[in-house]
Amino acid sequence: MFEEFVLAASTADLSAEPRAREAADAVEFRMDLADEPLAQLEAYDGALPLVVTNRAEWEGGEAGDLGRYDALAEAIAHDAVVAVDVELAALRGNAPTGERSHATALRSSAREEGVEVIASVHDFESTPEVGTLSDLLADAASEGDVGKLATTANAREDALAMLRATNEATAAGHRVATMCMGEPGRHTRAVAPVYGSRIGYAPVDAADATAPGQYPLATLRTLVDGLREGEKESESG
Ligand SMILES: O=C1C[C@@](O)(C(=O)O)C[C@@H](O)[C@@H]1O
Repeated sequence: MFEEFVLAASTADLSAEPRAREAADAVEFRMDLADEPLAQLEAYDGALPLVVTNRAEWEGGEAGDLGRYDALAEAIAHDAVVAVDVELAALRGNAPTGERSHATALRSSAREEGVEVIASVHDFESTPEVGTLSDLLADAASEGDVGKLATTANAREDALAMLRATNEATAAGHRVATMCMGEPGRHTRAVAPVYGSRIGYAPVDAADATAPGQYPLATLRTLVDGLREGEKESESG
């Protein structure tokens, strides 16, 4: 799935999927923000494949307890689900509540189901220096099929650090997805794919952003495709 850039439309409401079809390659279903997420999955008959996320409270989401793993285990059995997001801290046993055995068991089940694992890291305060970003990306990419890193940019330099780390990780052969949250890093959402980022996120409905600084879905599609078109032209000529 992530050989090429994937634009994921984030939503807590799967009935919004038809509105995402034109611009998105996939839907990120934010189970932690959803009403009756398993019933929604049961009823889903949309065209776009699903990435399921059940973000823990300790990582900025709303899923409060270990039951989130049971819900994810049920979710990945659905045919439409092609990838599951699991926090790197959980896979590494660094989560405040432990969780390592739950997270690694979920990863094994995902692999048995042919569902890819996105190992994710979020920093809602700041962006560490580039060496730390590179280490986080290498760790995340080694724990998942894709290593995802979203940090908060407080200055343009933070965005540069993220782009540099993305470039280095990609050159080192890691499959990564990167973006900065917050206004000073907003453009990384459009530019990081040029440096190898495999996933972008944008809300189906602009009013329901799932992170600070997200572009509207159609805007991100246009920006990413526009930049990458230029890339292909320069490669061929
Ligand atoms: O991890 C991510 C990335 C994200 O935080 C963003 O910055 O776009 C949005 C989340 O929905 C998703 O799970």
